[in-house]
Amino acid sequence: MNGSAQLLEFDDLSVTYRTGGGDVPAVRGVSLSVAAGEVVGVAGESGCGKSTLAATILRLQPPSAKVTGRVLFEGEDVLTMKWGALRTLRWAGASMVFQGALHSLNPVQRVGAQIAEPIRLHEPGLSDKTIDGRVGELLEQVGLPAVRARAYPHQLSGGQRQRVMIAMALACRPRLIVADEPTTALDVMVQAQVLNVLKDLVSDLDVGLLMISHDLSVLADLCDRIAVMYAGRVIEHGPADKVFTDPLHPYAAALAASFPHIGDLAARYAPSGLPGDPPDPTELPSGCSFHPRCPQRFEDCDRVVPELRGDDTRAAACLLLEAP
Ligand SMILES: Nc1ncnc2c1ncn2[C@@H]1O[C@H](COP(=O)(O)OP(=O)(O)OP(=O)(O)O)[C@@H](O)[C@H]1O
Repeated sequence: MNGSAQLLEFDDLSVTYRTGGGDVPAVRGVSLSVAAGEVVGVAGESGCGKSTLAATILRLQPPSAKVTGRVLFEGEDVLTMKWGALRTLRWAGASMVFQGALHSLNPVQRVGAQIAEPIRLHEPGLSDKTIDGRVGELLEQVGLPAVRARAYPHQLSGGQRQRVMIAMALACRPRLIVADEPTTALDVMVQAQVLNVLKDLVSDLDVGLLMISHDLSVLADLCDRIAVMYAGRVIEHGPADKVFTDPLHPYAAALAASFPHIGDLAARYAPSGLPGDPPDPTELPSGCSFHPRCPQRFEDCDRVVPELRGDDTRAAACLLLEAP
């Protein structure tokens, strides 16, 4: 998915953690892009490499991670960027919203002061009054009254805290927001409210959003395009509605069936689960990594690694799609 006007591009990115127990290949040859103002989702079960992929955007991977390939932000490789450029990229170019705002916010500082911090850092010339005004606007943008700036994190609900995290991510007017499971810790109603805030913001402010979630139905609602990861690789990508309602890869199909659409009540109460567990990255199955769990596997699947075949619009990596 390479193009010239991309905001973000992962180009054949691989990340391997070096540990005492051996190498852990967390991300394997991922190529994926986000255009300006576009909303792209990355789906997959726990351990498939989603957070590792996201961390590389701001070069937040730990020193034990060996990274190959490129992560281009507006054409410049984040992995080789000088420190000054990286500091500008963080917050002002791209910013992150993580899950579990309670742990990310400082419990003894008012939330307004925390939202103001990146603004002070990136625009040191601004007066306190201007910054306070900006903080109030940011809170209102995420649906909180400006006076909540004076609250401490424990005085806010989980959903309100997550909105504060989104306000903070917007503080320096980034072109890209990376949201890693931003609603996972919230109950379903609050989850829907926070997702609506995100949805409105990306269309109003025209920022790009890379949204990471294990729940394909959440991504289907929010995203233009979705990439599905399994064992560190992208195994399918395409328009969000197509990947969710008409998946090509048996894993994407199983994932879609595990998270039926919120309106599909019958399926919601009887979701067809995905049997088995994702593989240990240190002991990946031969051939297609998904073959031991795949209901449609055939004799070639345990010896041939399927390539991602298709085009920029739609592609999948499955031998079924290669069969004559
Ligand atoms: N610092 C690390 N050192 C060694 N292995 C790691 C490290 N961080 C992650 N891993 C391993 O890399 C693989 C990918 O992890 P990652 O957190 O990127 O997946 P994920 O899809 O985001 O999962 P989750 O949704 O549970 O966070 C996993 O097998 C994980 O155990």
